Amino acid sequence: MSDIKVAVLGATGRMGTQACAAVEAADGLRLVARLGRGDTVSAETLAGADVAVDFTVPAVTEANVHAVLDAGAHAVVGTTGWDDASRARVSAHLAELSPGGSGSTGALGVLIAPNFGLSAVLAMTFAAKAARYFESAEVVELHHPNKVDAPSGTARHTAAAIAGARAEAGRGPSPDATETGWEARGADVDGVRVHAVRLRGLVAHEEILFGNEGEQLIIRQDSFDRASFMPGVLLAVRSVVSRPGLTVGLENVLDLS
Ligand SMILES: NC(=O)C1=CN([C@@H]2O[C@H](COP(=O)(O)OP(=O)(O)OC[C@H]3O[C@@H](n4cnc5c(N)ncnc54)[C@H](O)[C@@H]3O)[C@@H](O)[C@H]2O)C=CC1
Ligand SMILES: O=C(O)C1=N[C@H](C(=O)O)C[C@H](O)C1
Repeated sequence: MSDIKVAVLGATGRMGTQACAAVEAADGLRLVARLGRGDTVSAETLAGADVAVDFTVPAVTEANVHAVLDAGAHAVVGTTGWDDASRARVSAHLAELSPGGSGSTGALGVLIAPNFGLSAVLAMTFAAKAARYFESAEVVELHHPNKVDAPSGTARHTAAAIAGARAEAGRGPSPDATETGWEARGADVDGVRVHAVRLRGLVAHEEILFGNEGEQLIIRQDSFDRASFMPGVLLAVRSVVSRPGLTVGLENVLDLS
């Protein structure tokens, strides 16, 4: 079988640098393009890539994905900043390119993963399972101080999954008597409070707290090094070529959903 040709967008960034090195060291993958700020994304600059991996910034990631699809390549996206509307536009674009349906031969795939770390993917999965059993749920994400967005994409994905599980179980809002000082209670993501810490020395960490009368469950994951994301990135690249349509979350590839 021939190598999967890979382009990396945001190639000189913290994640892009590691992704390039991981692709170069991986069996069956071949790095064919490194794109950075100021480079146009086109069939020409992607240099025949089968898959483009995006680790750029929230402001440009959606446009990059549309350009990648127009160039005829699959996309693996780690960049944050996605919402229902941007995901729907990508789904519509995929449907336009493959009107025969998601099973069409050669149909393109886009895999957006808020977090490629196994510990984070498992933490989110466990949190979604636990959510229905607890009265209270809050999320704390902790990151390096160079991160430009808050709360993290991982925390948003976690909170949305918790909110979905609570709604399905018929649970109302977490009890909270706050009357003043709402600014100290974190962001509201689908009714779940999310707190963002930025601290020198940290990389990427998340704690999910659940409470009932007289008991507490804390699920915590830590990425101490960006190397922790690379097995997930490589898995996503290998998977997306045979996964037409839009997939959100590595848990789907790991069969954890
Ligand atoms: N899904 C996951 O597992 C992970 C996701 N991330 C996310 O990945 C993204 C990148 O994170 P880092 O590498 O830490 O950031 P970074 O700031 O180190 O790298 C971003 C790169 O994008 C480039 N860039 C900026 N504007 C661009 C444009 N218009 N076109 C092309 N490239 C452009 C920058 O020059 C820079 O090289 C963030 O959204 C972050 O939250 C980070 C770690 C893990
Ligand atoms: O910016 C980061 O560093 C990270 N971003 C992603 C996020 O926002 O969830 C993934 C991980 O937390 C690291």
